[in-house]
Amino acid sequence: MSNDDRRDGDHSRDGDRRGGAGRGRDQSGGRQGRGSERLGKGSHGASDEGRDAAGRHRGAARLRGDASRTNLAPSERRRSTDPARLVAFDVLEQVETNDAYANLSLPVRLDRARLHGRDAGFATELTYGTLRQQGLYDAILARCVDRDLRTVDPALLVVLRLGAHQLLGMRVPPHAAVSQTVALARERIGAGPGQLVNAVLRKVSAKERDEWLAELLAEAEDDVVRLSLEYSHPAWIVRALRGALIVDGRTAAELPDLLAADNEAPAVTFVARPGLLTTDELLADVPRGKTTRFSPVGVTATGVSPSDVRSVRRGAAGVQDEGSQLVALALAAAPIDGPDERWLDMCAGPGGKTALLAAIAAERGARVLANEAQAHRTELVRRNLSAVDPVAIEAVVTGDGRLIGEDEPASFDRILVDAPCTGLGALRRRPESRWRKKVSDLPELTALQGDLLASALAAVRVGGVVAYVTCSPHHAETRLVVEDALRGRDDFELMDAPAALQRVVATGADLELGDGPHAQLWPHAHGTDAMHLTLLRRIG
Ligand SMILES: C[S@@+](CC[C@H](N)C(=O)[O-])C[C@H]1O[C@@H](n2cnc3c(N)ncnc32)[C@H](O)[C@@H]1O
Repeated sequence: MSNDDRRDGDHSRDGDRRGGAGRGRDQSGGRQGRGSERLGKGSHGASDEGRDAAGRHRGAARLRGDASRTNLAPSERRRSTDPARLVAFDVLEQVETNDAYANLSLPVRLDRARLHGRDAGFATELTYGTLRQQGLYDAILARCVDRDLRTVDPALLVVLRLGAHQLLGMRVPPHAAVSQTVALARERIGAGPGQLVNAVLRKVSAKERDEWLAELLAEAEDDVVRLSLEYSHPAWIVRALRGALIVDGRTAAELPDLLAADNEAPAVTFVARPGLLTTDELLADVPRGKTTRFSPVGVTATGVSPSDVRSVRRGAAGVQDEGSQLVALALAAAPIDGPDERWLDMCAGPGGKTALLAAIAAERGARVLANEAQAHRTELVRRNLSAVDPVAIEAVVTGDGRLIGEDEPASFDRILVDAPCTGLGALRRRPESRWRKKVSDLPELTALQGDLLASALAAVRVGGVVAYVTCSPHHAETRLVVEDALRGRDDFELMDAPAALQRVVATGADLELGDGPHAQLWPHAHGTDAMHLTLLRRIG
């Protein structure tokens, strides 16, 4: 199953268990008072009054410079945990225990807590930063907790990771990081673990991140473990990415840059759907937008919410990684013999590439059939197509792509198989996925990928073209799937995918891809997700 859009259906459960943010605060008012008493002077009760330039939460009194002056005894002061930390905790706890997706859950909770600007930025960094660095933080926490981390209550572990990130990954002063995290534990878990959180975080704060890292690296048995600690990736992913670089004709020396790129927050990239919007119009519509380096229809920006972009709201533009734009453009531009009328998007949900293809199809008089296995994702495809001329859309259907080859043999001129995959090429966008994916997921995925590609090879007519695409560079999901599908066949030829991509890039840009026929984009080299593209033309 694809990992990129499981719906975050946790809200009612969450509400039942501990109430919404407001209810939680009311219910725990007494506990909060005791917390502030015990924590004493070093802590400051955060409110939603303000945050300083470093992202630290500041009450109005502190912003005025007279924070410590109050007539109330400590036991009478009402502590309330910083709402940004509560949001980060709630998201991470749902990711940990309920398989929620941070990129779906976070915006909902930010909205619900009415966090904007710096507070929203702080909550976002807390959430994504903690998730990305989880492997390193767990290795450090394992040295500070006197029992196996696997036996620690998941909510408590989330609290400890959040504290570790504030101490080691953000510029939050240690006293604030510790006291706020203790207060968070009290509010969300109860009074019990406060002392433990306090004691563990004080141990964590005794060393800087680099000191911890040096200590851990000194005991690491090999380079893979070292890189996995330093860049906080599971060891199997480090190995897989190293293998993928080498298979692509690159060198293992690039691996640290690739892993580092996974830990950077990517800018938002928008696509101007051809015929609906020009790139210049999109540029004018996206605050502080810049044209993308390679895609001729892309605009990128940081700190912009897609819902604030008018052309996104009306469907003429969408949010789409530049690599995804390029592979769809390459399929649409690949030379074919004969008619060019019927296109198939076999694994369409949520429909980013379908919308780009359909917009191009509308300009060319072609029609797209969009197929998706999961009904709720088929609905997302429909929404993505809302602005495209309906004449260019044959149908949007829910079905198993593996059956299309048998149902409609030799019927399509162009086919996109954007196969479900491990998503190892998009780790920077889905910070939890590196911890969730397992090497044991591969056999089932590669079998499905092979079946989908076989179906596409049956569904394309002679002279037509199939694009096999993954947002993973893993050798087993890319070249090996294609090799297996073509074994013993002479009715297909591999087209030069690097050349096909180079033909569609913006004027003057050079992708500098290796030799074909396969093409692999890389976050550290191209600033895109690690999209893989193989183009197969039916010749017999
Ligand atoms: C990588 S995503 C496609 C992304 C999409 N092309 C886009 O650009 O928005 C793969 C999709 O394949 C779907 N899928 C999984 N198994 C399938 C099957 N047997 N037939 C058709 N679609 C399938 C998944 O539900 C998922 O939506």
